[in-house]
Amino acid sequence: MEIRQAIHSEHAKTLDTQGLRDQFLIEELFVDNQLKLVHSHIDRIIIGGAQPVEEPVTVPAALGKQTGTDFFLERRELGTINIGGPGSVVVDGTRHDIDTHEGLYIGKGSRDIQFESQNPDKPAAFYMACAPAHQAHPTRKVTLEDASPQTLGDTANSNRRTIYKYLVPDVLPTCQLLMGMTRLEEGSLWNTMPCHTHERRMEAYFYFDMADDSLVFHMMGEPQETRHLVVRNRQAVLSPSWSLHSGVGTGSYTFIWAMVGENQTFPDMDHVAMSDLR
Ligand SMILES: O=C(O)C(=O)C[C@H](O)C(=O)CO
Ligand SMILES: [Zn+2]
Repeated sequence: MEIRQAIHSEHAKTLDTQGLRDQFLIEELFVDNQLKLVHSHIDRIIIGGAQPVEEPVTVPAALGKQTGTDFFLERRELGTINIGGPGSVVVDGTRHDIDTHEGLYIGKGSRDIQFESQNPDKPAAFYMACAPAHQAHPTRKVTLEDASPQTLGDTANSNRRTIYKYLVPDVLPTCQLLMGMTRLEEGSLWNTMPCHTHERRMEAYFYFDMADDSLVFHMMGEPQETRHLVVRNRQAVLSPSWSLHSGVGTGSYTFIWAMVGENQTFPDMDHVAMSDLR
């Protein structure tokens, strides 16, 4: 499991392109038949990917060593959304069939977790976010229909999009993890502009369903010290609570957001006026 240290905003503003990428960008999350995990000291979120092709991908018991527990989810909860073909997640012997764009919440205390694809020619790809947890909430599948949708923006501003909230208190209880997927309408390329920070939560954005030669300019930094990252298909960005997070694509894309921190109040955002951005 790769470890990323937390970073001060004063340090971040001194970094060059490579420095910013090393700190904030997660470039590779999906490798055939492997589990990839990146542990960030920013609110101890773990971002991961599992792409079972010919064989299942199992969460090894030994991962508990890295969290100082007997097993990985002894004191953690995990959310996953499948961005590939139809797949399944087997949690302590119970199989959950998870189709494309369906999600699964896996509660604290779950021991044996295995990711599978139903068809190796169209492998499942499970993007995941995992956070410390204090209470065991039930493991539950969440479909796109369950996820509470919110459509906002408009075509005149190239930002018409629908936010599907999979893991939010209105849908199911979690300890702190919030997770969802935002789909842009055809021709809309901007997400989350006007932008915001949220001092009380960090966030990770994961961009996917992008053409190979397409990219997203992901905006980050303090509102008066903006920087950008060039992000490609299936890459993720860590956004500390002091950083805005917003992006514009050169082509179509979808993204998954995940947040952890003080509260689970989705609208609790520190909105940044367009006139205040630098
Ligand atoms: O398109 C958007 O706007 C979003 O998806 C915003 C994220 O959900 C977010 O940043 C929540 O804090
Ligand atoms: Zn946000």
